[in-house]
Amino acid sequence: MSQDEKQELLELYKDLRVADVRDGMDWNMMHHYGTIHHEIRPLFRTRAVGIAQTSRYVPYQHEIPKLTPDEYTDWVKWYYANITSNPGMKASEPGDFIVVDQSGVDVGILGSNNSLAYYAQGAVGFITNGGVRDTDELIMQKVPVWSKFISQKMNQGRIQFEANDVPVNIGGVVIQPGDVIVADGDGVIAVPRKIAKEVAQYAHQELKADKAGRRRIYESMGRELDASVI
Ligand SMILES: O=C([O-])CC(=O)C(=O)O
Ligand SMILES: [Mg+2]
Repeated sequence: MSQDEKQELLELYKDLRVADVRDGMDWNMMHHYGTIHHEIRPLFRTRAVGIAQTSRYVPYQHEIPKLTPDEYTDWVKWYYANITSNPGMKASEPGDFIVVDQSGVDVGILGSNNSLAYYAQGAVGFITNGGVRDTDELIMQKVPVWSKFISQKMNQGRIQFEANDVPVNIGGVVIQPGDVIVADGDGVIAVPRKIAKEVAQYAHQELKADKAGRRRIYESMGRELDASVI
């Protein structure tokens, strides 16, 4: 996808809540698509809107050699260079949402180091159907991550890289590279790129109606208006 096309989609979705996007999908008769299972949760309350960049990992199926700690240090280097690699191996671009299918393996494939490196390149958010680690630092660094669980474990001997830019199953939803991902405290929703404009149109219709309705209630309460009703 060209950067122009990406920016156009991001602009359309930047103010929409997950709930609005859900409504926009319903208005396009997509009731049974898009909503990622509610067990995939944000590490802390935040929101992110981006374009899916996908990668898939599968369980490591081979023997782990018996090594001394020093030999193990070298083996881990070899492992990270050859068997696993950071999610979305190629450089991420501004607006990318890093989407990782780790086949449910109990490892913290995303940590405070690799996710910060992608964040520095412009990635806006991260989602995995597995684990995340270094969570205290991730919260402190304000890197937006949605995951199924927290895991203490490193990749080596447990998981191997399979492919980038492939369809992946995240929480029961097939995410294709290039889909629009919207995530907030309500969870995550994926919008197929080919209907993204139509979905945004009706999501905005619902957001507008909701703002007007809540604004009337604010006014009747004498409550100070905030950005959510203006
Ligand atoms: O090293 C890893 O695979 C994950 C991790 O802890 C980090 O990036 O901080
Ligand atoms: Mg780490």
